[in-house]
Amino acid sequence: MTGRAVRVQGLTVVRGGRAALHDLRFDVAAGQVTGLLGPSGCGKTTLMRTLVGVQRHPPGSVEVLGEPAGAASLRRRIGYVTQQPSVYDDLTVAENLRFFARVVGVGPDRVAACLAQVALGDLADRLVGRLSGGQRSRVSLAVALLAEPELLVLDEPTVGLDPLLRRSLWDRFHELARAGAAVLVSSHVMDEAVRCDRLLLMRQGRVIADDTPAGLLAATGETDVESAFVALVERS
Ligand SMILES: Nc1ncnc2c1ncn2[C@@H]1O[C@H](COP(=O)(O)OP(=O)(O)OP(=O)(O)O)[C@@H](O)[C@H]1O
Repeated sequence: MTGRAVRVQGLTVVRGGRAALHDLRFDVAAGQVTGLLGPSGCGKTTLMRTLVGVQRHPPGSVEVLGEPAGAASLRRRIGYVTQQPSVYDDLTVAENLRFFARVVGVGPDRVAACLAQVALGDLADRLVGRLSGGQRSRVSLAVALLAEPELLVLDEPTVGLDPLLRRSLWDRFHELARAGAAVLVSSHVMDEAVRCDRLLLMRQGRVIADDTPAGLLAATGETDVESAFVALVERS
């Protein structure tokens, strides 16, 4: 661990007239993979949007890499992969990467490196419109890696992937964390918890646990994270 990447203090966000996040308080460490886990609609995407600066929030409630969330200087320091891949269907994989490399101001050498990181080198010349959903998501991930972000925010990056690919992506996340990045990965699949260094469990806009996987199981006396989640909800 190499310090704190995110500090959230008293974060409440209202969406559609209802509080989507309630008075959240937690830190995210650099050099770790933090899992943001919780059922659909619990606020994971809203929280991620806030961290990357596209969601209105109370001033002073979120600090990212030492700056207020949304500061212009953070743009190149954060990689964000949404659930909907934001790449061009009518360009090849490599053309997309070369385009975004120019946008973020990095050299073409980063293109091959990022494609290799997400195991897409073999598909470099394929049109993105002809890829599967999982492959397209990996193109988005490669784009997010171009500028070597210090904070990588990934919204459900492993949904629908085959188990081997999912495992290799988790290995990549850990490699990035070992290199010093803070990696925040959301999932509604509790099984993914064991792959994280640290967990933030969310329910109904609140963080109900902030612990290591082992610490969470010890605190609840359960043997798996899904049962621990249920135990926490029943206790509260
Ligand atoms: N554009 C929007 N306008 C109004 N309310 C919204 C909007 N987007 C999300 N919400 C509400 O905010 C709450 C949190 O939604 P959010 O998308 O953050 O959840 P999530 O945990 O990411 O869900 P999922 O796992 O399904 O993506 C939900 O109650 C949702 O209905």
